[in-house]
Amino acid sequence: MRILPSGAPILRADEMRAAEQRCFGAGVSQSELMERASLAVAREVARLGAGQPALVLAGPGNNGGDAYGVARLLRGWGHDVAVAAIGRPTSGAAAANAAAWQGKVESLEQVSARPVLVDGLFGTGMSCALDAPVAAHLARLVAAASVSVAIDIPSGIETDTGLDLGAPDGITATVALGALKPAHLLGAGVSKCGHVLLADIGVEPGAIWSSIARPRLQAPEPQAHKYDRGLVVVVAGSMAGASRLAARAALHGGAGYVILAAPEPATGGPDAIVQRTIEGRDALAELLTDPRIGAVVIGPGLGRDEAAKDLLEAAIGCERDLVIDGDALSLLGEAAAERLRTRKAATLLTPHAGEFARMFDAAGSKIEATLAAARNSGATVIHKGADTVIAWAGGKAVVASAASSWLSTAGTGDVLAGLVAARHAAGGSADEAVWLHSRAARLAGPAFAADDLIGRIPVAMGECL
Ligand SMILES: NC(=O)C1=CN([C@@H]2O[C@H](COP(=O)(O)OP(=O)(O)OC[C@H]3O[C@@H](n4cnc5c(N)ncnc54)[C@H](O)[C@@H]3O)[C@@H](O)[C@H]2O)[C@H](O)CC1
Ligand SMILES: [K+]
Repeated sequence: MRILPSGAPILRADEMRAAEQRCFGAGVSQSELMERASLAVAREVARLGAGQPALVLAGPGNNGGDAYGVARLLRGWGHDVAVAAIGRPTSGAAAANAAAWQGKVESLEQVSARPVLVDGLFGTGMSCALDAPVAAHLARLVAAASVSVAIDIPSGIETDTGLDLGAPDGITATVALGALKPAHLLGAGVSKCGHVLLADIGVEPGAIWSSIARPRLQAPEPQAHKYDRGLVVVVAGSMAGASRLAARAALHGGAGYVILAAPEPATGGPDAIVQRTIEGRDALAELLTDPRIGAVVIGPGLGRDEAAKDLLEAAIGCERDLVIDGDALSLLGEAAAERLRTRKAATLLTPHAGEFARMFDAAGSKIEATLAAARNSGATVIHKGADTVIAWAGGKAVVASAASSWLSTAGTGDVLAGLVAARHAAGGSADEAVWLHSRAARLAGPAFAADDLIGRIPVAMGECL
């Protein structure tokens, strides 16, 4: 499991540069800022490299400037350090750091591999794919190292999107400078950054995007009753199993009362789930007039036939907070934003990538596309995947990207939908549910079934009290 700072600020490249400018404006010199960055990285390299011979790769810009600083510090601490470079910084603190390096500088082609590799070729200035020879030499040198550390971002990952522009596999750890970037959490960054460590270099990020954090939950008040804790209605369709998973997840996710509204009573499952026989649009619309309902879930096992469409109409038309998942998202399709933005109550969507692409424009990074979807639909959007982005219409975004890959099994989405409804009905936020779902998966270990996940939710909640 990779280490990733939780609750940490995320900045795009331009936002990071603006934050650095604010720092300069406050009187911090560029060489001071670069020295803080170099010191943070050198300390991690000394720790992780345990004194083995190191090879520092230095690029033509400020990422390279950091690299020359790292090389100088390591050598000053007695480490055996070699430097290889692409180009040479020509201005500012980076040029000064390059000039202060007393040792020789080799080319990527001629330099021999060493046990410790520091990647200071490119950082937030990556603007296009790495030249193939550069990518090949970088991959060779990373593969030959027993420990490899990337400065700020592994070279070859696009800062704002996580797009792979030729980055090597196998980086041990990335030292993010000042703030996380989307590259540490999205796309190729999920697998290519290795462990991500965040170095504070005294820059005030001022970010409204952050990495997911463990939620703080409260036990129910002594005088609480089931409605206080949240009444969740799960609308069942043709595949009862999926809606039962969602209902059980809602129950174990803290809801005080769960109703499973289905055309015919489902057999099995906890008796604590209240079965209501509901057939057709009007009957469901009637049930959903109950003001005590904290959240309605529709989608798991709904199916996509006419009956399903009728139930979805009733759910969208009701004045209750609504979680829309799975088949219901597919039925909405590209009409989603228009259909949902007029709803008076809260709406939460839980699309995977395919469902998202059928509903919204996927342009830009996954964070920006999800934020645009939230703004256009007025809904909170949980855009699932190895990197899950939770975005609110007001512009806030939370990214979770250390989830267990064992979640790729049938029914885990149904569990998440029920959990989102339970946390919402209890007054919690969508990212709470995502954190609990991911933690429950970790606790369930390898090769779990979605049913096993449900039993771990209370354990995950126990870690948040
Ligand atoms: N701003 C500061 O004072 C500090 C910045 N920090 C570090 O600086 C980098 C960002 O540096 P920048 O000079 O903007 O860009 P890079 O060093 O990442 O790239 C250098 C340069 O390379 C060219 N380039 C881009 N892509 C390619 C490519 N595929 N092939 C060849 N050349 C390419 C382009 O011209 C770039 O300008 C940041 O990550 C931090 O590491 C310090 O940490 C703090 C002070
Ligand atoms: K780098």
